[in-house]
Amino acid sequence: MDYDHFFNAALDTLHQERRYRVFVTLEKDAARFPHATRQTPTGTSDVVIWCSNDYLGMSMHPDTIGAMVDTARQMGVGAGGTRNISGTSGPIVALERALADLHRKESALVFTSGYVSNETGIATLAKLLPDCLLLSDEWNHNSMIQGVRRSGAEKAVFRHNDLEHLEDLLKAAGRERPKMIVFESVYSMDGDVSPIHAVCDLADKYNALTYIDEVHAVGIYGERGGGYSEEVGAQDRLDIIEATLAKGFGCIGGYLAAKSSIIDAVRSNAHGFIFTTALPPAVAAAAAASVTHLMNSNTERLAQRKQVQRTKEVLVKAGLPVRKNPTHIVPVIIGDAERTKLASDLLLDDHGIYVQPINYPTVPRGTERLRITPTPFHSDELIDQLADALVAVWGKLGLPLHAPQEDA
Ligand SMILES: Cc1ncc(COP(=O)(O)O)c(C=O)c1O
Repeated sequence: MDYDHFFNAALDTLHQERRYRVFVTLEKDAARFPHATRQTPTGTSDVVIWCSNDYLGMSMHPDTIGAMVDTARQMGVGAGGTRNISGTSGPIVALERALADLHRKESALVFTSGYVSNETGIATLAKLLPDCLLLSDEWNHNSMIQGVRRSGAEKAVFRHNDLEHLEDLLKAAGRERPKMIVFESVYSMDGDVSPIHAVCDLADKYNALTYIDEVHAVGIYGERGGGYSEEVGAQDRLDIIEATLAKGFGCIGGYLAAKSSIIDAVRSNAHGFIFTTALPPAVAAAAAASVTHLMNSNTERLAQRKQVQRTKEVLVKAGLPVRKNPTHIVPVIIGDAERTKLASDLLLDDHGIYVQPINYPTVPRGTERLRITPTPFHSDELIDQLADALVAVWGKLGLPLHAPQEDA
């Protein structure tokens, strides 16, 4: 059989649908972020990164680097086993304690990524609840969708942030049936937020568990970086908080925080927790240093907030189609895959600015975009350069600029 034929056909489809992934290869220098060097076919060139999810630059913080290096010297670079079989290290246990404290929950459980924590966490929780109905926001991340699918439980997808629709589905299921509402706090592509208190009100009314993904919010929102639920005072109302150590905290790994009975049940049942090597102690130590720093200091949060606000203002004033939201994510909508890719290429090649194009299926067709993420390290000068470059690209591609606006 000609197996190559199948792979080549798949590649043709990816090219046709503009879903073929081309990676930008970066050499980063922690001291120079967001400046980096890009490898090109003919050599290297300088770029400014505008699409990193290391939102606060914590991957380069002296506390995180120091904790990682010191711990690696002492404990090595690998965990050496699964959590059950010699992989539970002091730094992981300390990290779990810090995360439970961060979210004011009894316990936390660390996984190898946020993706894994969602996929295995949701699947395991739903399997533990007989005849569970999972109520899932239509814009939930792929890791949650996969968790819902793998659970084998019945699912009911509600329209994005639509409380009436959610209530209809809850009502139809009745109070007695086990139910879990699965949703996010900050939705990463539009940067909009969910009505957490209102969802919790419905959960109370219809006797449902709440599971929230705070991946794009931890470290960034709340007085101690506990996420959007801390920002709006809803941490205590949520049953399970899931998040990542890889974005605001700048490391790698994911976790669940909840009451001890829930965490204990997941720990002994979740395949994605049991059958894989644990996070290395050095990574856990770095993550704990990052969490602890952001629990005690507002420096990075405030600096990021200021630069996000300025970026939004400058881009809106330049007439660029920025989608409004209350968060740190700055979506600039183009609306078709071809021109979004071209805009990204022109920014990179002509202006040394790296913003990855976001196309279908990550966002719905017709809303293809550039997703810009300012950090505390993007200076006023870099923001002005970004706006000038975007306006030049918009001109080159014949994309419409709005009349200059004052508000962002
Ligand atoms: C909403 C959401 N949840 C979960 C994840 C997965 O997190 P991680 O990157 O730690 O695997 C992502 C990743 O981008 C995400 O956007």
